[in-house]
Amino acid sequence: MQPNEAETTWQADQEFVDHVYGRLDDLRDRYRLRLEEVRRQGASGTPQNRSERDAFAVHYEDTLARLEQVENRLVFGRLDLTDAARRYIGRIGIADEDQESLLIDWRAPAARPFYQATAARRGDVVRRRHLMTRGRQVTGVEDELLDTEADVEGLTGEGALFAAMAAAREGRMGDIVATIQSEQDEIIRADSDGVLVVEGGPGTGKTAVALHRAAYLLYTHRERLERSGVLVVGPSRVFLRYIEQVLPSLGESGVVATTLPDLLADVPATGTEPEEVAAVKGRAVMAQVLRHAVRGLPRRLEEPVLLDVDGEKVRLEPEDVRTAQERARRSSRPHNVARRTYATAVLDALVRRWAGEKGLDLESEQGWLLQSLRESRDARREVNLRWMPTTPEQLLRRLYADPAFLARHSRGLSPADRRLLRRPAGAPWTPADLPLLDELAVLLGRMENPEEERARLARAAERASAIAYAEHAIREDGIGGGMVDAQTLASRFAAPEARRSLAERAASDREWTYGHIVVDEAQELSPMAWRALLRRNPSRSMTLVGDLDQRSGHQPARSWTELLGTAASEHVRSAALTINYRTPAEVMSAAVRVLRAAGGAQAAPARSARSVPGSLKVTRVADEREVADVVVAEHAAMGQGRLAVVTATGRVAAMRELLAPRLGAVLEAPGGDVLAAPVVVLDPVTAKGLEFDVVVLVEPQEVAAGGPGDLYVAMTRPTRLLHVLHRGELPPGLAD
Ligand SMILES: Nc1ncnc2c1ncn2[C@@H]1O[C@H](COP(=O)(O)OP(=O)(O)OP(=O)(O)O)[C@@H](O)[C@H]1O
Repeated sequence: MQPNEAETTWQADQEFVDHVYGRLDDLRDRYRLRLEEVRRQGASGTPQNRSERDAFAVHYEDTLARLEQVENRLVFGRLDLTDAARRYIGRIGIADEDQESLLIDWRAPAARPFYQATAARRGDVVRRRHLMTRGRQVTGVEDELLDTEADVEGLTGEGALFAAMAAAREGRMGDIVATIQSEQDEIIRADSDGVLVVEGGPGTGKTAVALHRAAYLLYTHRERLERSGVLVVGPSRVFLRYIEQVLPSLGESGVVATTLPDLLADVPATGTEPEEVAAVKGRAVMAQVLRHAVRGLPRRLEEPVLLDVDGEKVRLEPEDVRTAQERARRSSRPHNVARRTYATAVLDALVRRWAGEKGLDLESEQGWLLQSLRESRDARREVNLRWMPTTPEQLLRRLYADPAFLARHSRGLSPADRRLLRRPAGAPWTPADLPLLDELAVLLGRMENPEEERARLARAAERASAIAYAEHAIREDGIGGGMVDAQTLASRFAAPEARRSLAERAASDREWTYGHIVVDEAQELSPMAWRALLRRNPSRSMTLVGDLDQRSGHQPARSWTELLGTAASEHVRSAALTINYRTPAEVMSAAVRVLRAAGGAQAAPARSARSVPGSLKVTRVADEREVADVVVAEHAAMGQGRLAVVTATGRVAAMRELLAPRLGAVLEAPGGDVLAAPVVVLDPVTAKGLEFDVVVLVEPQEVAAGGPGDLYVAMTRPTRLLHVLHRGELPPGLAD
């Protein structure tokens, strides 16, 4: 598309931009004032007044934060329409004093042609203008005229897009709101029902699209999602920090972001294990194994036993236990909760028999009979033994450590699978254990926990004493002046719910169910992990983005159904992204050759949006000194930007030591923030999802030891240059 030569100035745009920023400043001032006012009123008034004020304060704080975060590139687009009207498109919607729309939110239906209009499907748009700004100044514009019949296949806003692609990376992901491409826009605005799996090769914008979709859904379904929350699940804490600025820059700050282990874990998962073991633990059949193990927990009574109750003998029959267990099972409650039903039923049977044998009137005597049974150690032990409460940790440890117990419950697992699961009882938990513990938590339910009960009573007592203290203060010291009652005064000591945002409340509740869940790097999920996520999303509204070719390990999944389990197929629809905005074509084609030689490349690989001549270098090095020489030289040549040395996990520490004397402060400090330093050393798993201007890949064959997906990830991280260094053999596909 040709730029419009006639329009070379952007005076009118600058005036508009000034006007909108002025209005933004006004709005900020207004909210600041309101917030100050509410805070000044403090905690006086009735509890209702007070919680209303808290709610307002949270609302003002959120709105103010939102208005502060959209400063940068607030306005980035303009649509000129056939009726000579203009629409300016920006990060958020802004209206003037009379509530007339000034700036259109990029997510609003009226903004859609900015991303979708082409000459062939232009609707009422004649011109699309991209505005480049620095601070509050317009520094350039790029026009696309849609009133010609020109062929318009391809990218929109190429100038702005190529500038974004070529810009030096800053270690944090930015938003793409000004240059979203049409295939991305379709996915961002797709219907929120069901599970949408977005598949795409490296650099196709899967992460970017997933985050913009979260912002879009929050905008479109604000009421529902602000009550239930949106969860973003990422592959690592480093990755979450990498993306943490994207949603706030889109005016959305109330999203919970976490890794899967952090979402599921009550226990730390510090253990490691061979890939085959984790694979067995992740299989859908484990859900049956766990269910079976829980159902098998209650024990039968084989023979009648005589219980000593207050010096008398009371008979417990196998039938009493069996019937009580049956009743508890029929309640369909979790094991630990159903236990109470069972215990009540057994005691009931015992009381009846005892009363019958003694010839007592059941109705009038059952109170003390029951009490005596409860106090009898014998009765307590026999009753409890047949239905022991248990924790997820206890049960899973037993499954792993007791081969006979596992064998009893493991239909669907082969003897070899069972051997893989074996391990000593004291071994630390691994990430693959967490979905199993999570599943067990549901099957077992909460234990009757005397400690929790004590804590609850302590809290109640604390509150009662706070109220008593407040009453005393009001009476003796004359505070309050009729303005405040004891309850309200006491509430000042507590943290009322209204003061916490929904995101804070959701993040602190492991069982919170979210209105929408976004999963990035979803190719790393297992069927058991998938089940854990579904439990947190009863409305079945999810976006999964991933690339099966980037999966770690040697057990490739050929389809999403295979990856998530057949149960997933009924919920899932899919979409694809096809253009790689990160990796130069030269690097991408080498990466695909290597992947194909290793048996990968399930989907048609993504097409690179740009070619960068000289972006792939392969150098044979003689020793480590030469490795350091190359890294130092590439860093010096890079200018602005960031460089990653990617090497096998076992080599990371040694590589940092090798480079430290040569690079000094530009090298990330050990244990430091890998996103902050200009030069970092990473293993391929940590590199997942990240990107760098330059990547120096050391010994690719070793990197491939973790699976072909790891090498593919490592090769596709750079935006400008991939420099491969090797002493050993090169992998097939790269050697040519
Ligand atoms: N429409 C766009 N305009 C500008 N930049 C874009 C666009 N789409 C993607 N990008 C950029 O391309 C890069 C890759 O995007 P992103 O990380 O979302 O890809 P991905 O598919 O998740 O990659 P991978 O699977 O390799 O981790 C990012 O720098 C992103 O900002």
